[in-house]
Amino acid sequence: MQVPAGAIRSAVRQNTNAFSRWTSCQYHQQHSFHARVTASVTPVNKAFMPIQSTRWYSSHAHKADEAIKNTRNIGIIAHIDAGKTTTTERMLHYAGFTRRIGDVDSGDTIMDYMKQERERGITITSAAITFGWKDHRINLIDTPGHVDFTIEVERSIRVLDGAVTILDAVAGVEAQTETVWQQAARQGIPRIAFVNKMDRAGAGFGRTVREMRTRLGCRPMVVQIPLMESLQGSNDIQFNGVVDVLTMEVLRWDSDPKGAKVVRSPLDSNYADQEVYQEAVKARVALVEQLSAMDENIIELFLTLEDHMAIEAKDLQAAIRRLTLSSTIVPVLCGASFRNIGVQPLMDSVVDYLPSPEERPAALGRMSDGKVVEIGNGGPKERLCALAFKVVHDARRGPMVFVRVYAGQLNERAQLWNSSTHTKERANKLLQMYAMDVEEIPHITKGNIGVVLGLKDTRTGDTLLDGHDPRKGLALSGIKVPSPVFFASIEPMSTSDEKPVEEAIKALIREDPSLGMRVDEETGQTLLGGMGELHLEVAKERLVSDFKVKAEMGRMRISFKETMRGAGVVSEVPAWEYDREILGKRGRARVGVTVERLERFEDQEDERVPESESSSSKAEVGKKGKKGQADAAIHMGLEEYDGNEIIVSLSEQSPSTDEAGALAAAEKAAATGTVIPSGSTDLPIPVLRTSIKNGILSALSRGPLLGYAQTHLKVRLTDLHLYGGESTPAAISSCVAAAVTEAIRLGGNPSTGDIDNNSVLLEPIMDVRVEVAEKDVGTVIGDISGTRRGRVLSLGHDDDSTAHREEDETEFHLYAPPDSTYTGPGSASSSASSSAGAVGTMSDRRSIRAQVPLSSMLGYDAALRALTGGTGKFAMEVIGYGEMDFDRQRDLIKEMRGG
Ligand SMILES: Nc1nc2c(ncn2[C@@H]2O[C@H](COP(=O)(O)OP(=O)(O)OP(=O)(O)O)[C@@H](O)[C@H]2O)c(=O)[nH]1
Repeated sequence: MQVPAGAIRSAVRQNTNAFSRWTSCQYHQQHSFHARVTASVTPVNKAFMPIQSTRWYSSHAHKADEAIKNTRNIGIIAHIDAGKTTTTERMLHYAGFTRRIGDVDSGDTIMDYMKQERERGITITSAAITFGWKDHRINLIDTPGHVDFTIEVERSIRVLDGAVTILDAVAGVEAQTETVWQQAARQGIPRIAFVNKMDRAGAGFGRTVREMRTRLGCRPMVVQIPLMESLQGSNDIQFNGVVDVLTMEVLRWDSDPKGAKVVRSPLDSNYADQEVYQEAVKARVALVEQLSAMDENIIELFLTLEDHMAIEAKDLQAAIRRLTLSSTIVPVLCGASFRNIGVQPLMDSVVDYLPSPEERPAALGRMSDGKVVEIGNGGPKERLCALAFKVVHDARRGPMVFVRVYAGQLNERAQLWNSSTHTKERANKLLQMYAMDVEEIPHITKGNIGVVLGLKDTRTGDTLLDGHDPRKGLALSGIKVPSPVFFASIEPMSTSDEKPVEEAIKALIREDPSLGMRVDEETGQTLLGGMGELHLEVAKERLVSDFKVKAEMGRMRISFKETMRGAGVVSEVPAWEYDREILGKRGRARVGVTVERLERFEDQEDERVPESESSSSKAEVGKKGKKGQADAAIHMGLEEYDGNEIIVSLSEQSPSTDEAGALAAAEKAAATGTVIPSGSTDLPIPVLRTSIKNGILSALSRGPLLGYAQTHLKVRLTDLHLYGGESTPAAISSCVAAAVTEAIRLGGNPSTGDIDNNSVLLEPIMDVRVEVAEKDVGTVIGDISGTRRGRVLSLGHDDDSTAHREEDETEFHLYAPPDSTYTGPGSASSSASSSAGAVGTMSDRRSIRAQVPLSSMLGYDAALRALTGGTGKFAMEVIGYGEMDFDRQRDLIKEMRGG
């Protein structure tokens, strides 16, 4: 999503309550990098002109076979201010893609350059940039990290093959790091870690490694240790470089002001600083021990050589690669990007430890009959299959669709089939995005990422196939779109503005499907839904500034949901007769339905088929496990919509005329839960199915309490009787909608049919991670579980992760070097300022995890600051919907219904 600087500024200005302030600063984190990798088609600022011919495509076109093996699709995930931009600027510079290094603090990064471009309306925001490193093509994919923009995080993580996690050595593992880390972990993305800002007072490499173990739950493997040296003629200590534990070398950057030159020197027993040497030996021994416990090759080498120091670096590296690819370990490096220390080895590690697209499990796709298939394993003849992971509206070029190709090749001017929208498309032009350059390319090969111009209807999350592919319904497991948790009315300024406003909202939703639009039936107002206050503010700002429409936005409200009261309750309407005149024509139908309240706390991830489930064994696909169940479910006609399950299983066979045949068919249908339509109709089964589904969705779109969408319901068609030509699709839909509405009204208490008792409101529940000093734990927990109606799930501490401690004592021997820190000039003040932003002293930090209703989290930023003297931090994301208690529901209904 391209977000104008003005939009951010204005949104931040307008959001004056505390909750908004929190989202604003997080928003900045997400989009600053995003904008900083923005690229232009017409680079004018010579400072950022490429210093060499860095157009990867043209220089490597002849090496197509090598390309996939030498490709890395990676993202950088980090907490705000960890140094994502600073590190990226160096990567682009060292790769030869920018003439000089931009400085975040003096505001001359690529981002700032683009601001001028933006004003001239020719900006292209890049969701991925390509650069070369050591004969590898690195596609760096923007990974924003804010809860308001969940879909943005989801869409980027969906196409990553590996990730670099940047941690601030002073702050350690932070709340937002945990959130994004878990998102990557859920998708089985291999990760490496870079502990940045080692030059700062209070930096703790060893402490951060231990926190990775306890708070992120991974096995951090130290492959570098910081080189802390005394300043000449004093006892002060300074971060000067790193020690490579694999090669046993000292790496320094001080021979060149821009850090472009890495000077390596051997580290052996003759090294002047024996402390450094001794610690490096300890690190090497630990590394070999750790690897021996997990890798057969290393154990064999160790048994043969019987010396930790004798195993060659290349063997260790190969073992680390194997274990990283399987997400068994996380290699940890360190540096100070701002001081130009450590970035090149990090880039080497991307190549050395993170997977090429070929080394990832095959992506999974679903055929129209529900069968799950692997994509990309079919050899060179396999047809095109690509995922659109980002759509950017560009003023000059129209929609730019960022795609990742999973199979086959996407060619310029190719006819495409969008199997998600069932529309034909044409790829007019293909582009490769570089830091400050764009190259037109003839094709995007398998495993690669590029931009397609000319697509008219493609949205984020859609699957693109070859236009002649017979597999018309094949879709990659898409990007799960969360339902909006906030909404506000959008009022066009005049009637002539209505149409343009609607069109502009549709264009926005195409870019960002986590925005939603619906019309309130009672008021006729257009409601825009989004993931947070800032999300909606920015959307509104974009409507005005980018799409030039005239509209006002109303007050923002939390979007609740509705469902039947009582988990497991089943309500049945066995025969609902519909007989009405529609536009002078009689419409008739009769249906039977059941509605069951599902016993679940909606899991935002539940529709996704994880890539990790994609076994390398093809034989297993579709046979067992979740995928097998999914197959079976789809054959039964089950589909999921917004936390609901819908079962419309219609028999293809026409009703038997002889009695015995009809009885046998009915028995079989009953056993399989299939409905055989009775009566007569000319409508084909797919039309009947669609009409029924539309009826169910229409009933579920509006609940009986306050008109919120319904969720957690399983709706099943149990009977269908048709009256020839009078049973039109519209009549069938209306009949089904009325039957479902009635079943919900009756709920678990059909004798009363009392909606306010039979239905219940659900509210968004947040997964909240709070980080506080030990002394504040009691107060903060009391506040969460009392005032905020939250449920505390865990209280973490560096020392209390028993599960890991047990494993550390047996299988995985965690190694983390002791911490010494910069103590040179200015360190006292730096120390004070560094810990001001942190939470108490590093050793007494506690991390609280809780589930709290979103409505109780409004203004939490200010409240937490007040409770903790400004030191507490938190991050949160929506995890589902939970039932509201009876009193709150009554009060809310009273308020909303006007007393
Ligand atoms: N001392 C020191 N400061 C650093 C280092 N790396 C980054 N910084 C500073 O940390 C601050 C944040 O750096 P950014 O690169 O903007 O971090 P980011 O993660 O991109 O931050 P957002 O874009 O705000 O999310 C800036 O003031 C940088 O100059 C480092 O290695 N050492």
